[in-house]
Amino acid sequence: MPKKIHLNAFEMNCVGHIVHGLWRHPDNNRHRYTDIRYWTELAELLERGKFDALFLADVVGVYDVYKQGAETAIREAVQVPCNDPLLVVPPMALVTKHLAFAVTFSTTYEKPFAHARRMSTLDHLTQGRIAWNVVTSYLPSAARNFGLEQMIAHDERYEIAEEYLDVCYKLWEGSWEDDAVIRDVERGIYTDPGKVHLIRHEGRYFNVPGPHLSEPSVQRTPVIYQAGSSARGRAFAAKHAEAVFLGGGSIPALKRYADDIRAQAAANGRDPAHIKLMTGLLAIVGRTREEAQEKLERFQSLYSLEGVLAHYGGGSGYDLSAYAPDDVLTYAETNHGQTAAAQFTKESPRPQTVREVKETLGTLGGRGLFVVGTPEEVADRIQYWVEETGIDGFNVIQILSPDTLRDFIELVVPELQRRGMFREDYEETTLRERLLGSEIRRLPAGHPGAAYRKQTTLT
Ligand SMILES: Cc1cc2nc3c(=O)[nH]c(=O)nc-3n(C[C@H](O)[C@H](O)[C@H](O)COP(=O)(O)O)c2cc1C
Repeated sequence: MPKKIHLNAFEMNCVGHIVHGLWRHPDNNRHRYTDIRYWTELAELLERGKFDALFLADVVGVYDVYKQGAETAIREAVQVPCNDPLLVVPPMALVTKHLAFAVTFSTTYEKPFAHARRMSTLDHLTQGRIAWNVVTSYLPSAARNFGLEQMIAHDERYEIAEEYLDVCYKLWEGSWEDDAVIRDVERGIYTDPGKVHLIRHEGRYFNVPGPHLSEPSVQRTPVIYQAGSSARGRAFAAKHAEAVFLGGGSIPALKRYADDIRAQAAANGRDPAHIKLMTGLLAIVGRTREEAQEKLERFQSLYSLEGVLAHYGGGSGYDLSAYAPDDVLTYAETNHGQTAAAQFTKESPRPQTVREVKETLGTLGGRGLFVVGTPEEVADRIQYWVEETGIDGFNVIQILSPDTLRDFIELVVPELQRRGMFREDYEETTLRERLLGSEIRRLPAGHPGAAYRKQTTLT
């Protein structure tokens, strides 16, 4: 029996997320992202499709590496305009009962105390259906927006993230005891002060005495996602992540990253099965192969290489407008995203010229797992990729919103269900149980955050 997989819809609170140029397609509704109903309709569609979650990416700066400015990104709507991913969750939670939400938030710029409360608030409002995709950011413009001259060094961003999570774990797990709130009308005691603890965190980057301001939520700690597949990113994932959004794009890279993270997790004393590994999937499905091919040709005709180069420039740090076509692209530590910087350089089986990289980037599906075909053909590739890499699921990328996900749900999900590869219906109630197994509502033993339960001392 093939492995049951997890499916997230991969989205962003913006017009141009990944498939740049397709905002021009008449059937694309992405420009409705500012309408609350756009999000509630998407959530209802995903719940009908029994998806695990809606995964929302985010950045806090503009892509201004390509051609040394933000003009291309702004003209092409490359993740600008872009709104806050956390604020669209409550209305979607209201119209759904099972769909979960993974929101991206960077540990590099905003303080942990306020973020911990935001995530507790969302865990309460969604009744345990929230995850936090921990990123450290990769845009120099983001650093400048938060008062820095330049980006903090890549690995130091992960050092900050380590302490950031420590503070959040102490607030979520070690501040309020489960029975702190008693609402005793007779004695006039809402919460027992002896059961609410300071966390007294004093560290290199943060000093937070506490206590947490939120009472315990269903999961306490939101499910911890992580996206960043550099060596430092994988070490971070092996320690903290319960789910990882792997980059890399090729089967060998995905398999190597997956094996490495699981091995490191075991070395950290964690159960490797408590980390679910996902990657991006771009699927164009038709009722017939001809229909799928027609869609591909139409989409390719609108796909914007300029938009993709602006996106790639921010992610990798490489401004390909500054190279001659026959220059060989070589790996350079850029401080941006090292996964993106490595993809066509040190992860490539052979040296590639800038002309070749541009051809790949300019071809729809050139950067990751990509399939065009009938529902059976798409399901065949999904099954093959899972068997070849050992990953646990996919972040399904939208080309047209919501048509891409509607096609996937109407045509591919039934085929996956028929093969026993995907749930027929929801079973669990919290996202952590859905990913790690029923009864695991809170961080499992072996996770570093679990160590903070009730270890804080009251002054
Ligand atoms: C698949 C994938 C998705 C990512 N999504 C985001 C994102 O939405 N926002 C963000 O700031 N960084 C994102 N990143 C980048 C990293 O999370 C992180 O910000 C930083 O660049 C370190 O990445 P690295 O470990 O690949 O060097 C993503 C990285 C990968 C591999």
